[in-house]
Amino acid sequence: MKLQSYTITQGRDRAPARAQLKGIGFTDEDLKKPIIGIANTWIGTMPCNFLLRDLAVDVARGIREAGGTPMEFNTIAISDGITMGTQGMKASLISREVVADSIELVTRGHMFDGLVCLVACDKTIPGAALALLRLNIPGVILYGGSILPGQYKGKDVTIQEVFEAVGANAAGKITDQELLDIENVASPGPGACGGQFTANTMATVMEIIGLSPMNTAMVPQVDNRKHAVAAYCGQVILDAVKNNRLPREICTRAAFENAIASVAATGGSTNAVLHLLAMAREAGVDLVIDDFQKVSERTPLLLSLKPAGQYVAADVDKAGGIGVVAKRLVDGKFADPSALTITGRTLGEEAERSAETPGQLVVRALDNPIKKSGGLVILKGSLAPEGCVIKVTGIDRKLHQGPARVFDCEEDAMAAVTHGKIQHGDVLVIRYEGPKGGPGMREMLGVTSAIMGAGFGDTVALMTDGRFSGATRGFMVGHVAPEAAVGGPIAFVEEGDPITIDIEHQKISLDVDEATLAARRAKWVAPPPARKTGVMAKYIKLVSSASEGAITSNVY
Ligand SMILES: CC(C)(O)[C@@H](O)C(=O)O
Repeated sequence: MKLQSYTITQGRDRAPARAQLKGIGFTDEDLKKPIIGIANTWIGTMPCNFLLRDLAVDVARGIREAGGTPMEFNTIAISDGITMGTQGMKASLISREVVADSIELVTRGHMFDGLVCLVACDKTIPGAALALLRLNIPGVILYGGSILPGQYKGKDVTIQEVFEAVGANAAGKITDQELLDIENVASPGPGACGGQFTANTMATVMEIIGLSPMNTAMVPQVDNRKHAVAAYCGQVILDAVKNNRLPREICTRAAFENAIASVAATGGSTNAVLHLLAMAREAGVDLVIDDFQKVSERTPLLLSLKPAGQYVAADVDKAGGIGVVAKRLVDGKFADPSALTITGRTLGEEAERSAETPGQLVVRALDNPIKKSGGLVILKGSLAPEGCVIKVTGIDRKLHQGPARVFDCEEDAMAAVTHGKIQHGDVLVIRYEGPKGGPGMREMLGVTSAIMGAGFGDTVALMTDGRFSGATRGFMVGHVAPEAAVGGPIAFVEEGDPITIDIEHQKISLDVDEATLAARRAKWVAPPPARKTGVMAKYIKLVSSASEGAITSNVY
């Protein structure tokens, strides 16, 4: 096997490179083997990625045992949970690009033969996938695993309950002590947020699309089995390198549709729309936002996971893992079983090998779905000509008509909700929070939770050119495109304008006559960029529309 790493490790001219590598303990024998980069998103600022340093040791052991040479390097992570509701959240989506770019750069520089990407918090997962698809060298995504749920008054709680408790406290429904009690128990240790929020949604996606070995992701981060899972990923990558199994062969159109089906069936995060569109762009697969509507419509909702349901990732693990979801999708013909995965087995074969725990209640039988169609609906119309997304899991309303309450940033909307300034029936419009406008499409979990916590969940709607957390629930429409900062129709909404959001007909409209709108459009002036230097300025310049996945890499 002629290895790409030989360019850097073999022959006379590479003596200086070998000298340096020998200085850190590598031997001639090591350098003849496939060199596998371990891209680690460990960071000591959040629970999600906290134990990844330990897991990297197991991955390295697995790589050595399988006949390879591991080389570990770091990249970054930004916590959504910790930055939520602040200006810090603007760094979150931008970090996806930095994770992808940094993995790409180290791998191109050091010419690894394969990669294991150790990920956990939301953006690190698609960030790693974008890098693998760009590089198109064998690669495994290893999800560090979810947190265990906390316990409050005999019930499982996650970070979602803390966010909603803030809203309930602001509305005078719970005391400061109760809020503190929930805060103190919600995160009982390391691991990514527990519900089918963005991290667990994207971890599900990675198994179904085939970049993570089946039944590795849902093992919780603190579970001892995770060490064996990590070592196993070392074996998988060596096998993938030997067989030259490439990300773009795995991530085909069929695999993307399978992944969308898994998001629909599990009630996953709306962020999956953004990340899968971005991944498809890197994979050269022609996937458009309407494909999410088609796949979600034909896929049943089979799992009752938080935020709208009752279970968490640790329960999916106990039920048998994502392999059980794969089994349902394949059995019901909602997924293509012939799609290849990183192990060399097809999705159908992986589903077949998965052991469902007898009597488990988490993944419903095909004849007993929660809903006949999946969790995501794509809306289009005069307010969002390029589309926008709503998660319908757990909402019963199909139509909302109401007056616009317009906010030019998240903070203003939050203040209105927490100071009793919204009315039943309102449509909160939060704009200039899009990819370019924010920049960085902040997640609005603070506001959406405050709405739920204050008891407006059944009566108000919200729409934004920003994003939502996977923990957001309620009548919340995100990713409205084109965004306000580029002069999308959302920029022309005025206080009190009637808005219609019609889920059944997948429509979102601003019910104002064309002449009035034309006059508003004519006097609209684009706001100056929020940042003129640094990473955010570069991002503002390069980032594409949310309907294209908000990517920065296809600049030519
Ligand atoms: C739950 C969090 C922190 O909001 C985030 O992880 C997400 O799901 O988007």
